Amino acid sequence: MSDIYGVHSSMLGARRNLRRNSSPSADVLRDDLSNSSGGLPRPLDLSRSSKMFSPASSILNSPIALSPSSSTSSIRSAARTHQYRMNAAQEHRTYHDSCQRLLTHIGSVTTICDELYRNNKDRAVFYPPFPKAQQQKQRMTPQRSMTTSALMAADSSMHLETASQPDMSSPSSLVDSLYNHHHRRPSATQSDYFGSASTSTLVASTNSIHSGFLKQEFNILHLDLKVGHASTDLHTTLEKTSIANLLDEKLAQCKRHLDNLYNRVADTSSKVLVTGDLNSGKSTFVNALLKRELLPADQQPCTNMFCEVLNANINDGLEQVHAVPHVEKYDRLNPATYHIVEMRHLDTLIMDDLDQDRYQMVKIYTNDARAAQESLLHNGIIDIALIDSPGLNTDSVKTTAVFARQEEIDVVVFVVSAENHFTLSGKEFLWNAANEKTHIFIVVNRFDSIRDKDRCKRMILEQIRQLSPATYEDADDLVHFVSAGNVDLEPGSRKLDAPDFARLEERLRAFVLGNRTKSKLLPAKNYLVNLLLDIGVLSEANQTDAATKLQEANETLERDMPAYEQLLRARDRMLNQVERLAEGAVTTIQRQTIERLQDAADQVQNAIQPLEYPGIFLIWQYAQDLCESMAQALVNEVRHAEQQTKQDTDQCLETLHQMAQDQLGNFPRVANVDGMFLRPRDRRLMIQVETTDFFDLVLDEKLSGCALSMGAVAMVGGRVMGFKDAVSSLWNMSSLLGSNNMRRLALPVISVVSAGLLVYVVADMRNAVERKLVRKFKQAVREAGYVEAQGYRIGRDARKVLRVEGWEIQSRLQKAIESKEQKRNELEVVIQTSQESMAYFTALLEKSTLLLDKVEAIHIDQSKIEEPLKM
Ligand SMILES: Nc1nc2c(ncn2[C@@H]2O[C@H](COP(=O)(O)OP(=O)(O)OP(=O)(O)O)[C@@H](O)[C@H]2O)c(=O)[nH]1
Repeated sequence: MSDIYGVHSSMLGARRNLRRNSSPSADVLRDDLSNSSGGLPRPLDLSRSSKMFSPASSILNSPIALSPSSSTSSIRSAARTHQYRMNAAQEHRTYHDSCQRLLTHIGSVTTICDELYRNNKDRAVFYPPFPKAQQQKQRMTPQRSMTTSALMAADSSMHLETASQPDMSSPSSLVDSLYNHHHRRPSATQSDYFGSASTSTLVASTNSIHSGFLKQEFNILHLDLKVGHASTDLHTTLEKTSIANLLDEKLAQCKRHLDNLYNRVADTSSKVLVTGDLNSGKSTFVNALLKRELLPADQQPCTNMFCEVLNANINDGLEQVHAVPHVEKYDRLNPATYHIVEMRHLDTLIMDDLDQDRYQMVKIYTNDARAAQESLLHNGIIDIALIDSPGLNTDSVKTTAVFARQEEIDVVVFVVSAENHFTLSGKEFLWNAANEKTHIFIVVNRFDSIRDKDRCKRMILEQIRQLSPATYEDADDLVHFVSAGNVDLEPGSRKLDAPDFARLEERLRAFVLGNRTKSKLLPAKNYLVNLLLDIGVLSEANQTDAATKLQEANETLERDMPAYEQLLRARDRMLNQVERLAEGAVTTIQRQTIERLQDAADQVQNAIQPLEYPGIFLIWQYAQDLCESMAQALVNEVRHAEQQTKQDTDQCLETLHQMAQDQLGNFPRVANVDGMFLRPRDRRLMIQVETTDFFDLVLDEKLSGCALSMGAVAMVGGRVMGFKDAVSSLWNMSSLLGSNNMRRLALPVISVVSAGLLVYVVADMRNAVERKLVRKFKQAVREAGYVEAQGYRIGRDARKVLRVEGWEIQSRLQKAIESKEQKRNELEVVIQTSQESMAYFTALLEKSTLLLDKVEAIHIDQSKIEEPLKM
């Protein structure tokens, strides 16, 4: 089984087991020990080695472990130290590699977040209210599984995890792939991978992966949707834009957090706090670690402030002591925040401050000339700062406990004197610290002054068991019985206690690294895993959403298109029809009105029949009445024509409306005939009565004179003998009388004729005025073009009303077309955005899935991981 970094995973997997429970392979040991220890009497007894380095109980119970002077024991110790050194070196490499990978991936995830942020700004990202429901609906297509498979295959790093890689040919979806991908991890590796104290979030992530993204809620991208979160119609209760804004904020928050994580992972510094009882040998221990007489050690309590020892590299290579009055204000680049003290005056500074209490902390920048793998302060991977603290007493215990809880403190080393065991203050500190840091590195110092070492070990381990059970569990790695005072600070020398101390150093280095992993790498990895899972869920939900929208839009477009095209065709046809119908109706109305009025005008004499003749003396008034009556008769006819037009127009409107409704659906009729012909118009045609209207002489001048005479004679004679007889008498008389006689008779005859004519005229005046006025009226009608004018007027009014409805129909048709066009445009926009969205989220899903696998492939050893991590 190959491992992700090219290191055989069985070796990595077994590494910790080897470290804890077994010895390295006999061959390796044989080679190594023959080199380092100048040859060994016999190979290591592997059958017993598994018990040898088991937890504290083995130390307490094993007879081998209890025989300190045996050569076998020292061989085993050397072998373990050697193995530990190899492991530590491997761990350093792994840590370094993990750091680099994580930094790269944090960068990639930040880019994804940036893209998502921009995308969300352009068009609101769909935020699934119930990812689970979304995901249940979503069964990913084999095509995408294949795509991912292809991508995974293309990624060279993927082949390194063949054991845990899913069979990409069989699962029907990426969800299944991910499920298998994680499900098929060997159980031992899995528990190992997530650690005994693995974080709840990571477990949650794993569960969510196991159920294939089927999560109730997001881990990181969870939005605080106070309204409608429990409602299925979330998007109706919360504006889409509000959700987009919330997601914006969340993404911005993510980017800030990713920046922090980047800085934390990139930051190579780590802090180790050394604390313990008064005079337990803390300063001596720090000096022993540094292989340098740096801090003052004395029988009397001498350390009254925190002394932080850092590598001079980070102070431009200068060995300096910075006495800091206020820790929170300290800035190495701002000399105003500290006092520089010469290194040779360090002892005096620390001793003097015992009484003066001027400084809260001393920062000591020192050079470490040893090789990287020997140096604790600067080993090429991380820069460790050692902080020597004041001895614990009732005053300092709380301050130190607070200090120890700080996030930047990766490891707490508790130094206890083998002579004094744990004091009350020491116990109180450990109890306090146990809340935050379950594993404490315990140095039982001054072991050289103990005679019954086994008893001492047993007693102190028993105390540790009660004070810090987790530490006790790992006592082999975390509890060390040493004599720091016996470590020779001269390079190259090797005192009696040196092997134990070397072992302690190795364990401490590994423990620091392990805790660095906990404080820096694991949160970063977990965060990336959870964020990528969320991005996966979001991408899938958006993919589904976009696909649904695309399908719906296409279907709607397909459904609406024929109706739209039909409406386009119908528009011109219908407008033509409306025009034709209306014009037809108007023409008919005009024609009928003219015919009707013409008839009325022709028959206007009928209007005078009902009038009663008042006699010759009132004949003027009678003539007036005749005019009035004829005019009124015509006006009445006009009114009737208007009335008829209203009815015809209404009927035509109804036809038009019905026709439009067939196409456009129901809508109210806007044109109303009630408003027609309301405005008073001068429809009355009046003629003036004149004197001549009373005389209707139909003959010319001669004939009229003759007629008059004849009339008079006829009247007189006619009265006497009848008209015929009178005329013949007159003839006979003129023949008999001759011309002279006739001349004499002329005057009286003329007089008689005139009188007769006058009588006739007076008697015929009624008829004359009637005939005359009728003729005159008809002539006036003709001359005024009254009939046509009224016909056109009435037709015009009808056209106006019909046009109103026509315009309404036209505008409704236009609106219907525009609305359909707008809908079509909207649908086209939806189709385009959905296609873009699908493409974007498909790519994002592939990218995030690929990245997720890469992040998951980063190996982080959690064997010493302590408390659950807060995301
Ligand atoms: N025998 C023996 N004495 C030691 C050992 N380590 C330290 N001492 C002595 O213990 C005394 C106290 O040592 P320090 O290193 O000052 O102790 P400390 O815990 O730093 O003291 P304070 O900071 O004052 O609490 C000194 O006299 C050291 O010489 C050891 O391993 N064996």
